Amino acid sequence: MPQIPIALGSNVGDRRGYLDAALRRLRVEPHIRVVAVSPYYDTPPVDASADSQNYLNAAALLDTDLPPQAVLRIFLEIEHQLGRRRPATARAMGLYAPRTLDLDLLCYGDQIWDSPELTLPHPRMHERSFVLKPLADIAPNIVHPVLRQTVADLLADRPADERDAVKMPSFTEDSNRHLFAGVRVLVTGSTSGIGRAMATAFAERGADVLIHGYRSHEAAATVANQLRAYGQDCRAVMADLRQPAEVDRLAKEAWDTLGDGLGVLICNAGADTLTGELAKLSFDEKLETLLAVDLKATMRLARAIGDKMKAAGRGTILTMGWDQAETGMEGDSGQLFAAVKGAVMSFTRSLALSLAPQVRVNCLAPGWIRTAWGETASAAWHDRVRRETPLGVWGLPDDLAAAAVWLASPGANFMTGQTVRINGGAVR
Ligand SMILES: Nc1ncnc2c1ncn2[C@@H]1O[C@H](COP(=O)(O)OP(=O)(O)OP(=O)(O)O)[C@@H](O)[C@H]1O
Ligand SMILES: Nc1nc2c(c(=O)[nH]1)N=C(CO)CN2
Repeated sequence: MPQIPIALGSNVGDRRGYLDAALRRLRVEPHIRVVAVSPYYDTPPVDASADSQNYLNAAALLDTDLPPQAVLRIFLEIEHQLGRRRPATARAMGLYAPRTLDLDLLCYGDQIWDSPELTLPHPRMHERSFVLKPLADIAPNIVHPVLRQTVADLLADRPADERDAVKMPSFTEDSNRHLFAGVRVLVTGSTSGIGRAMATAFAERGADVLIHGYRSHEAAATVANQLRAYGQDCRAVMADLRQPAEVDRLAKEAWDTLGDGLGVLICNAGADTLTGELAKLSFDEKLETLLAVDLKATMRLARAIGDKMKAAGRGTILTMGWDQAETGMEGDSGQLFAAVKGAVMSFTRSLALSLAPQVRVNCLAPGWIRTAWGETASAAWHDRVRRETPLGVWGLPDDLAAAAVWLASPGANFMTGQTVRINGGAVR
């Protein structure tokens, strides 16, 4: 069975995310094995319509017992699931429109084939440095079935300036600014505190962000407005997460509001039973509220959006646990949070298994973080926090945001089902 070279390209939004997602999708196809993947290259658009950005291109080698027509059908399905639409206008002018994902079958052994659906070898592979250069990294000796030249030789025949223009992307400070370009993010409970810090961190890095609030539309709209300063689409949505119907509406609205789907969901919202009105509730009332907001709403929202992400072939979800859920803390609050957040942490592990491999699900378990409660805590509490935190300081909302950014980024591509403690080093 010959190894089948394919080409991948993306020049819209989160290009790396689309290529990663396409490869993940191919890896779960029962009749396909992904044998090798080239590095990703940044390439200037060729024969492209005027609105085209640079592409990210890669090549891969597949091993399969499927006929080429069946492989192509899978490619078209993956392209469609990952948001590829085919506008008639650019193509009519002989130009290629921007696309979230392009998957091309380059050769299938020595087969030569020409039908309206499939041409083999791909008719333009030999004249595209953006195809030949990545392919030469993993299969320089594959022979073009018509031209009878190897990939390495075909690449050597391309003009030097065209070859040189196919470059590794540079990961400079500035690329951070675009880490989440084209990615749509919903952060629940993001009008203040940790949620707001997370929403800001994603907007700073190029994401479109949906701010969720439940009491004050004005507060949510204000945060969304501030985040628009980063240049993307940021909006506010309201939902009372104690009501299952509201959670369902949020799931639907969030999926549709910023465009087609969500790349990142952060279930951050939690009932604050330590300060304000809710602090006056009885133990039982607090338990009901925490169960409704922190646990049930997280489960309902993450399951609804998670299913859609899985069907779309990509996405990542973060939930919020609590570091002392595992180690224990005395008192009513300790019991309440341990029960509720412990359940969130356990749920996260099972959801991660349910949604793998398309969707990664992880949990952030904060320790003592200086949020609203920290601001009002007594001097004795401050002492205790310092004593119990090996790093000797409170954590800040930005510390959680930095961890969320990393967990949602391609840097954490091999992380799922984990609870990450962000707690200044407390280990017992
Ligand atoms: N070897 C091939 N690989 C992928 N698609 C092919 C191949 N041969 C023919 N096709 C057909 O071409 C169509 C792909 O059109 P598409 O809009 O993706 O072209 P393109 O990606 O814009 O151009 P190019 O194929 O030059 O990269 C598909 O409908 C598919 O049936
Ligand atoms: N750099 C680059 N240019 C292109 C590409 C591509 O993948 N990379 N694909 C095209 C049509 O599929 C047209 N132009």
